[in-house]
Amino acid sequence: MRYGIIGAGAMGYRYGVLLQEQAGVAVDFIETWDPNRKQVEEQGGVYVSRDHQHRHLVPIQIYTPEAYHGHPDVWIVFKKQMQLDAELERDAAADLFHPDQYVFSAMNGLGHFEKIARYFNPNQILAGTAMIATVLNGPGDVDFMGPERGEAMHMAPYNDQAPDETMEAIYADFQRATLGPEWSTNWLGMCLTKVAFNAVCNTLCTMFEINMGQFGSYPGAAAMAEQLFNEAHDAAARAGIKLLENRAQQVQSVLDSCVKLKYHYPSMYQDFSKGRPTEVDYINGYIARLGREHDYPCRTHEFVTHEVHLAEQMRSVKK
Ligand SMILES: NC(=O)C1=CN([C@@H]2O[C@H](COP(=O)(O)OP(=O)(O)OC[C@H]3O[C@@H](n4cnc5c(N)ncnc54)[C@H](OP(=O)(O)O)[C@@H]3O)[C@@H](O)[C@H]2O)C=CC1
Ligand SMILES: CC(C)(CO)C(=O)C(=O)O
Repeated sequence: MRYGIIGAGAMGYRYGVLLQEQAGVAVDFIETWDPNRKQVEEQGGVYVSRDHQHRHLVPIQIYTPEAYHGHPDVWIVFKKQMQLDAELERDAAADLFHPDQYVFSAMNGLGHFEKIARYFNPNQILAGTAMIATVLNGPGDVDFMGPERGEAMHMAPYNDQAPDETMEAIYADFQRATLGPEWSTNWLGMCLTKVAFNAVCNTLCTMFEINMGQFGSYPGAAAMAEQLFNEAHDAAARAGIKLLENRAQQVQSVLDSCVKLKYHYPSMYQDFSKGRPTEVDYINGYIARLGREHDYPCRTHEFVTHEVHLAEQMRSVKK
């Protein structure tokens, strides 16, 4: 199958390069961020490292939406939540989307699948989550964090039905690409489980400008995680959403990830440290809203969402 990656950022490069190199499938990248696309064109590909080592150039094909005339079988979408509406609108205007195509996304947060479903048949959408840490050093330069074959991800049909033949073929390509896929049959529970995880790791590491190892080394890390997970799980239970892990498993998953990905600064930190807006409204903000809608105030998530916005705003006054 042929894949089209929408968003040649950290995760877009990770999926696209692994699919191209490990699974041996054709991959095209669509990028609206001009400096990134121009850098790739100039240097003849993207520089890829793993854990800061073995930096090498991987030739890739990259296009603006308007310059692309291919017809991939599957689109893989990796934009920041705030960028998605404008991206999909521009791609649709450039006539990139066709009724036979499938689409996969493992963006963090929630809210993206409703937007994607405006352009694709819901029976052809695959939801995903990725425990895959990646850093974009800058235009045309990406760092895959963590050991080879340490990648782990979940995927679920957006219609919560059994995967069809094309979805199984995508799964097989992801397996060959060493992305470590695992099926789930509950897309919303799967995504909310990852949202709850990111609401701890991404948010706390960002606020304190630390990496995951530094957060995990704090003796109170488990207690902080537990408080945030308790609220997320209480809100999910009231909304009738079944999560993939229980509270204790999620706390353990944070502690384990803080060891496995100890040098990783979560993607939210990467935005925060470069002066960009964060995805907090789609992560802690999503949980807070879910609680509000079900008459269960998630006081810590409400507060933490404000804290991140306050920190964002104060970047301009801090030396
Ligand atoms: N990175 C990770 O480890 C993981 C990320 N995710 C999720 O995947 C989705 C895509 O995230 P991700 O791939 O990390 O994000 P990207 O790497 O795509 O973010 C890059 C975007 O940031 C902006 N940018 C501007 N200047 C720079 C610069 N100097 N260096 C880097 N970026 C710059 C550009 O947008 P603009 O110019 O418009 O600001 C660019 O499109 C998100 O939902 C994220 O939460 C999920 C799992 C892991
Ligand atoms: C890598 C991981 C799983 C760590 O929180 C992530 O989702 C991110 O950095 O955004």
